[in-house]
Amino acid sequence: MDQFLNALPKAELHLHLEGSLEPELMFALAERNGIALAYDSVDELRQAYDFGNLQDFLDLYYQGAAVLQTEQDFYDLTWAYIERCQAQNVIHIEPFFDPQTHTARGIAFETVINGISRALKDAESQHGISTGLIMCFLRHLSEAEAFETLQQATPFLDNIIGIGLDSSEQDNPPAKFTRVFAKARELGLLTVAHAGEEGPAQNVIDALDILKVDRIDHGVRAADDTALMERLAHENIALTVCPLSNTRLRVFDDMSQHNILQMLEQGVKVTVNSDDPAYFGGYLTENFLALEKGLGMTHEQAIQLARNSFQYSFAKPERKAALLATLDHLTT
Ligand SMILES: Nc1ncnc2[nH]cnc12
Ligand SMILES: [Zn+2]
Repeated sequence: MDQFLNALPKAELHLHLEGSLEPELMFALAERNGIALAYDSVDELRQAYDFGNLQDFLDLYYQGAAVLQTEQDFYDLTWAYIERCQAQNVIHIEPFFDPQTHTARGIAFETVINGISRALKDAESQHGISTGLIMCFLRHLSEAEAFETLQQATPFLDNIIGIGLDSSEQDNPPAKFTRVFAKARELGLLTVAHAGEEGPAQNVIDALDILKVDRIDHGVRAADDTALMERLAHENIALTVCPLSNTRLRVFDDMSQHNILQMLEQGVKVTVNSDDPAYFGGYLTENFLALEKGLGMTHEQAIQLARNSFQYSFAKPERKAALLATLDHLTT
């Protein structure tokens, strides 16, 4: 383990809580809740984590989430992730959750959000990790279903800083959710969207111009469009890039092909994130390590990536200043 990268203070801005469900916890929750899994052992399950594309992964990810039933399950899931953050000096997090994955199975919205929110509160009080929760809509579902989910969230708006858009990008362009994003912005929520992961650069443009998002999740396909790259750099639009996810889902054949450092050098405000660490082979430090190993990332580049994670977080100004100050001794 590279001590420098692990000790580097950093924020995580793109992490699906359901994607942090480790096989061991999945089996424990299945047993606690009397649920039969399609796999006999943790090893057998891990062996199934060999994905040809995003949809292959999503099929297993939604299946795995079925073990989450009670408020305590959602607490335990979130707390396990927070302990990883504590171990890797991740001091600010803005995790995603997918309520529709659970409400579609008959789990109450409040069960999900109460368990997650209690763990995030404990992260702040016990570990000093600042947090902001982002609620994602599943883009393979309808606009009407997204509106229904936003309605369910209204009593809990104090627990949510923003909304996002995830799941299958192919055939589900940003425009499908124009009105629900407008409504969320009216409610004072910040907005992000997965775009340009498997889908074209045009999805990044549409997420910015139609959904008016504050940040782009993934966005690596923006590199296909030179004008867009210039725009991202000049308008300080951050991308939450997920290196291990991109290689595991075959967006890039190999880490040596990944474009994150090229984008960094071109002035695009990229950040490093783990996306679904239980499925893709590592948390935040492992993603930084993969960039060092596969792309020769320097310490200066790592510090800049960590600085971007604080600068383009949704932390309040005072907290953001404190987060950025943790890097001061590394740059002087
Ligand atoms: N990488 C990803 N892309 C789209 N939807 C997701 N849900 C969880 N991980 C995702
Ligand atoms: Zn994601």
